[in-house]
Amino acid sequence: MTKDLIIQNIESLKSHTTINYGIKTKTEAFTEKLFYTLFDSNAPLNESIEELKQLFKEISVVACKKPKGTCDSIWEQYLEKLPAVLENLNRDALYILENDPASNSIEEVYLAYPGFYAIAIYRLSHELYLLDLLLFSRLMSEYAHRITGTDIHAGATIASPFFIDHATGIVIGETAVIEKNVKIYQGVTLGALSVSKDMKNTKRHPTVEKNTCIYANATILGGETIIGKNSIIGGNTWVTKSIPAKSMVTNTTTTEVKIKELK
Ligand SMILES: CC(=O)OC[C@H](N)C(=O)O
Repeated sequence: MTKDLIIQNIESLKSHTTINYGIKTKTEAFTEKLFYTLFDSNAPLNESIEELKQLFKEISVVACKKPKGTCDSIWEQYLEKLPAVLENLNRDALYILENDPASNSIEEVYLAYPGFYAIAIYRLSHELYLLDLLLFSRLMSEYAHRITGTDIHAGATIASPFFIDHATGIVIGETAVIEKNVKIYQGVTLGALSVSKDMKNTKRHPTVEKNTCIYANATILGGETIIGKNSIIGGNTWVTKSIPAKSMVTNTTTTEVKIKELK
């Protein structure tokens, strides 16, 4: 096959989409700039906000699926939400500091906690989701997923304060609801019990009520599953049914220890 023919084939196979990868790199730049603007004490707010506005407009031109012109004022709507988001994030950071014996200062939480980064980008992308900028919100949350290994869908509803420790391998689905004062550890899944396309727009992921702690690698599934308030879900548990308030759920699998015989 000649090079020209190969190019022709590739072109025809690509012709069913209009993907613009620029939107991905722009969203990544926007996310970094937004985090810096909100948390770095030296960030020049006025200038930074102007730069964010420019990037936001470039991204939303491509990401907006609404009729032409409807997305023009969306930046102003997003900007208005930022003080409240920041208030929630400051509460999250304090909660992390107060609950993690390994943390030494609030600066450490803002600068070095992947769980804090994941929650921050979730809260910032959730506002895009609520404004119906679905691709923009997905690109932002996937950026945080890539950096932290924590996959929080921008559609999830998560109250503040919320604490994720170690932030690796966590999955929180689109319709999950998490009330305030919840702590989760690495590997926790709040997922769907089964997956099929016709379940779009239905509640597929669990609700976790307030003051609950979910330890490492617990898997909690199903839209009707409610973890009652003040519960503790132990590590490596598998939960597909609702749990009453004040429950302690443990995995009773035992681990055998044998002493190796020397040969
Ligand atoms: C987190 C999870 O269960 O994902 C499964 C599927 N993507 C859904 O949203 O239902």
